[in-house]
Amino acid sequence: MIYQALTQMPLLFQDNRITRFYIGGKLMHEWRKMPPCEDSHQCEELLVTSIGAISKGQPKGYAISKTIDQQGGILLSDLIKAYPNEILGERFQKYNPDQLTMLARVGDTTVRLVMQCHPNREDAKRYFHMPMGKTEAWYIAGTREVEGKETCVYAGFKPHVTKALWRQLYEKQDIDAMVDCLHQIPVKQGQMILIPAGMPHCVGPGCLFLEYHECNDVTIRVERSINGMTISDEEMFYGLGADACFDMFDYTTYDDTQILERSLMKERCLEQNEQYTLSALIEPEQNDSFSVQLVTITGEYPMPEFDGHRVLCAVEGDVKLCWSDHSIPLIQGHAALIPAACKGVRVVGEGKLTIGIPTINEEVGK
Ligand SMILES: O=P(O)(O)OC[C@H]1O[C@@H](O)[C@@H](O)[C@@H](O)[C@@H]1O
Repeated sequence: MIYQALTQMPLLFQDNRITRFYIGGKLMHEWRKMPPCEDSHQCEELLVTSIGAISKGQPKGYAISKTIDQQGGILLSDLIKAYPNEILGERFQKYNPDQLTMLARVGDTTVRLVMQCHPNREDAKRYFHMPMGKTEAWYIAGTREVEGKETCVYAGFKPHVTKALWRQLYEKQDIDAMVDCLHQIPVKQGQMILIPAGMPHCVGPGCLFLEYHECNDVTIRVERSINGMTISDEEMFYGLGADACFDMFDYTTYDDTQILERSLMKERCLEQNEQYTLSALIEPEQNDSFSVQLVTITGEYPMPEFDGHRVLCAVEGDVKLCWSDHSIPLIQGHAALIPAACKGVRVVGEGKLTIGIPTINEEVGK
């Protein structure tokens, strides 16, 4: 039996670690205040997801979030099925039925990730029969020095790149030349990078990244091997073949200034008082999928009303989530889902919190 009461409280989730082609995890453990660990391929944590991960050898629905034991140890997908409007919000239930519109995860890497892109909505529908594409955004929650290199991410094609060149370099697996097709963007802790669906990208070594993204987990990969691992055709192209997958890249090119304007977000203060400072990291008009806010709390932050779900992450310090006469701690590096039916949440303590707010794009489905 699933209790309706769960729809009226902030939901916390059990640890949910998955394996990736990149290597890291040590910094993520420190950040999440978990027992120390060595870097390995167990380097990505799904914080809040109703779809789980696509992972070789794993069934559909693998790694869907489960509420903490204190909140019943229930699969988020089951909870949504039982109370779709209460968890998602009515408008969001109509928009992306039975699924969250916005998800969150965190990755920690000592190496460059595989060069990749994710489908936009049109391609997600056409090729995968999935309703949403995958625009994503990374909040750099921490960095570490790797072999003296500057911490960076790679995103967007440089002016010299064409579809023909990208494909040719892929056929030759000329990885250095492929990396040189992308802009290298130096990043620091606290910055936010937006990667619209279709844009080529990969996170660079030394980043601990909190990722907000649309409800999709398809990654088109264009490297046949990395970090001593072979990437199968299935893991690159999902049985679609290279032609269709190369069509999913967005071949817009950017000069050095344009890529920063498109992808490196500028924090803008929205509200400031003695208790908190609220700023926008991604504004609603900067993409049609979600916005992200950052709140620095020195007392209490009362969350405004919203008719949908929101995803919070404590990026610096531990805070307390309070509602009616209850409260629950939110530890640094952990996330919470605020269901649509959960009203009057106050965040109390000293720390920084990101707030992911999904957007409804009216054009979708027309
Ligand atoms: O290609 P691997 O190593 O599996 O990394 C895939 C990861 O890439 C990142 O850029 C994000 O898109 C993550 O959501 C994704 O899980």
